[in-house]
Amino acid sequence: MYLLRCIECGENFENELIYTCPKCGGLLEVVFDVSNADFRLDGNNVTLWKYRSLLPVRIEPVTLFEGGTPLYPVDVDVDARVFVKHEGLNPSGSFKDRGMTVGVTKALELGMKSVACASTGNTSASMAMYSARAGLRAYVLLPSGKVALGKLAQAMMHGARVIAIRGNFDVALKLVREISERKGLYLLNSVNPFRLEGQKTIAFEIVDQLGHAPDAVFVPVGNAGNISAIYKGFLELREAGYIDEIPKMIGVQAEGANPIYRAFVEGKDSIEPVENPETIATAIRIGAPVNARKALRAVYSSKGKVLQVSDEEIVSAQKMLAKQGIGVEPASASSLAGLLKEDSDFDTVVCIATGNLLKDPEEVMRVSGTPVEVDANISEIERLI
Ligand SMILES: N[C@@H](CCOP(=O)(O)O)C(=O)O
Repeated sequence: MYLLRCIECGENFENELIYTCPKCGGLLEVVFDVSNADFRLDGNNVTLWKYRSLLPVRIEPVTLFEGGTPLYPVDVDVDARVFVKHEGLNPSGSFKDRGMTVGVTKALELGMKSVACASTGNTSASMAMYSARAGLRAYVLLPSGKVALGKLAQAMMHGARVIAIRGNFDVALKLVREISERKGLYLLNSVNPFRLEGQKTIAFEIVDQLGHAPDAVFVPVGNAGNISAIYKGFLELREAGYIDEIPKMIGVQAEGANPIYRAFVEGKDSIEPVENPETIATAIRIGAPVNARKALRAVYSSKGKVLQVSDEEIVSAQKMLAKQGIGVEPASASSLAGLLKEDSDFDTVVCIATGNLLKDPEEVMRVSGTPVEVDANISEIERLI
């Protein structure tokens, strides 16, 4: 019911072990016959595997009950109904779990014994968790000293072999692609078309929960797989007759890691990498996003845009969400930070929050300060209340 197609030359493939086109090197994507969709977007039982008829697996899935994340209404200073889709409430605390439930299941289906990824943190945490569940060996390459503590702790505890390289994420991704090829490891970064299929369910859930498509979806953009996947989800919903209009896809990058923003401003369809990306939002600290061309297509075709936000704007949006009970890591807050900068006339907007506050406790302590310490007696405490 599905095949792989090169996004550059359009060639079709049935070999599920490849993730780039043997002819032109382009990335592949899964193409479905959407007439097989057999779910109802009625707001009931919203979980990722509700949409199995449009997910490319043939065996029982490796699941930790991912998806079904809350869509919170939030009160911010814009003339629109604003919702936050809190992907930080997935099992490992980020949207990557949607991809890993599908990607790790596919690894088993293909008879693979080991999986691998490069990571700024969340991908490795999620892959470690799902591969532990599946009984697969997991190898992680990450930039030494640059990964938030919560994420590193998860990858270690779930038993991945974690290799910290002296280099940034972009270098780690290049290396892991090569080593996976050499050693027959199943690569689970967002170059893997099956993993991205899991992530498209964010679009399905938004429509399921809202009862209609929003006017715009704001998405933090690092390696750029998520914005491309969500856009594909909306395309499939339109093709299957569930929605009429595709929301505008609005990508948000950090100022210090903004190659896609720069390409957008210049009207280009590919990027010039940023050599030394830097931002407080470690999850999107990426200079050469591997899905950049796909992301730009999603933005242009949906008449959306790409914005950039400063670290100060990210922290301010993170605090704004925290005050409404929504705890997110810095990269996640970039979507709201982007919306707050945007002069738009949308009715309904969804901001994607990609990861949980607990992922990066060090950043949280830096921006929120430390507790007041006093002697253990009532009068001291009374003075403070
Ligand atoms: N922010 C990511 C970077 C890797 O992106 P991927 O989507 O290609 O796995 C991470 O969490 O590691």
